Amino acid sequence: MSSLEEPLGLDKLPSMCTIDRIQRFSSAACRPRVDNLGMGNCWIEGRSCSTSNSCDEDNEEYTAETFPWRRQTRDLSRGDSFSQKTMTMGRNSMKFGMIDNSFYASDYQYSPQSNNKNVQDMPYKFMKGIPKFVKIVEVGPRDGLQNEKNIVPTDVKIELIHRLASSGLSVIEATSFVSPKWVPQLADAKDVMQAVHNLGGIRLPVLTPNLKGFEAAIAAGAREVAVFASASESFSKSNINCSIEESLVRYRAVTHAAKELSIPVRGYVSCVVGCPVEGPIPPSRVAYVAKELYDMGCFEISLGDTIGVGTPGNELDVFLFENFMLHTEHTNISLMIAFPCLTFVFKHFLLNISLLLTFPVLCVDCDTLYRLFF
Ligand SMILES: CC(C)(COP(=O)([O-])OP(=O)([O-])OC[C@H]1O[C@@H](n2cnc3c(N)ncnc32)[C@H](O)[C@@H]1OP(=O)([O-])[O-])[C@@H](O)C(=O)NCCC(=O)NCCSC(=O)C[C@@](C)(O)CC(=O)[O-]
Repeated sequence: MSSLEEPLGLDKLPSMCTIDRIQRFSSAACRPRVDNLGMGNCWIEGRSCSTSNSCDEDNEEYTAETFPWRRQTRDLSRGDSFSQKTMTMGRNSMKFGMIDNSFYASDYQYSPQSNNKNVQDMPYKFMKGIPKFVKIVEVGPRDGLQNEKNIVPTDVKIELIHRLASSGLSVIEATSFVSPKWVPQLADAKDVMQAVHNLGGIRLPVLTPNLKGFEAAIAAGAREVAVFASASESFSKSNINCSIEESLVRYRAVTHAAKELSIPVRGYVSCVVGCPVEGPIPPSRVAYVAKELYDMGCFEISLGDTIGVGTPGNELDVFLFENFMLHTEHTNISLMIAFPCLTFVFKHFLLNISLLLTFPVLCVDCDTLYRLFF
C-alpha cells in the first residue's frame, strides 16, 4: 500500500454519518447563497463581510471557553534524523527535511504527536464551533495540472472543469496565465478559458502573476483573477523570480487594473507555516503580506501551507494561526490547507480541516486531483 492509500485516521473525527446529518459538506451546501461575489464583498450564509474588515455575524460563539485547548503552552523539541524531499513549483525544485511525520527546520521540529489530548478532544470542539457555511474553492485544474509530468490535453482539461462544475462546485480555479516557459503544463490557458468562461453560475478564477497575465486572462474571458505572493523570500524568488516587495508592486498594478474593470481579485500567500529554505515563517510576516494583499483590494486571502508542514493539534501551528488572526484581525480570511505535496498531509487531512474550521475558517481550497474529499 502506498502512503497515499493509507487510512485517514477517521477514528479521531466525528463519524461521516454525523457530518452527513448536519449536511455541512454536501455539494449543494457548498454553494454560496449569493453567487455574485463582487470585489470586496463576500456573502456567507446570511452575513456580509466587507473589505472594511467588519463582519455582521456575531463572533461571540468563538470564545476562549469554546477552545480552551488553544491556550496551552508550547512544547517544541528538536529532531535528529533527517530525510529530504523535493517539491516542484513553477520550474524550480525545492528540498526540505522530514523527520518521520515532522517538519524539520533549523530551530524547530513540528510534530503531530505533540498534543494527542487536543487531537482526541477535537471532535467535540469541532461540532461545537464550526461555522455555518464554508466556501470551497476547487483548484485542481490549475494547481493539480501544473504539477503533472505529462501535459494534459486541452480538451481533457475542459472536460475536467465541466465535470467539477456538474458535481456542484461553484468556484473552480480554471488555469494560470503565467509564463509558458515556467509552467508549460498550462500553456493552453487561453484555449481552456475561452472554452469554459460561459459555464453558467460558476466562478472561474485564474492565476495572474503580472499585468501581462491579467490582460491575457481578461481577453480570454476571465471574470475573476488571483495573485499569488509568498511569506517566504526564498520561495517568492524561486516561484515568481522576484522578492516579496517586488511581487507586491506587480500585484498592486494588477489589482488596480482589475478594479477599473470590476474584476474581483483573490490573494494567495504561500508558505504560511514553513518554508523549505527558511524554516518556520513568523506569523507577523504572513500577516504583513496578507494585509498588503487585502489593502490593495483582494477580496479574499488564501493562506497556503504550501509544503504541507501544518499538522492538526500541533501547538506551534495553533500559535502561528492565532497570532496571524491577532495580527490582521481579519474576518474574511480563507485558509488554504493540506496542499497536496506531502503524503503525511493526506493522513491528517480531515483533522487539519477540523482544526481550521474551529478558528473559524470560512473558505478552504481543495484539489480534487490529489484526494477526492468533498
Ligand atoms: C512571474 C513570471 C512570469 C516571471 O518570470 P520572469 O522570467 O522573471 O519574467 P520576465 O518578465 O522576464 O518574462 C520572461 C518571459 O515570460 C513572458 N511572460 C511574462 N509574464 C507572462 C505571463 N503572465 N504570461 C505569459 N508569458 C509571460 C515574457 O513575455 C518573457 O517572454 P520572452 O520574451 O522570454 O519570450 C514567472 O516566474 C512565472 O510565470 N511564474 C509562475 C510560477 C507558477 O505558476 N507557479 C505555480 C503557481 S503558484 C502556486 O502554486 C502556489 C499557490 C497559489 O497554489 C498557493 C500555495 O499553495 O502556496
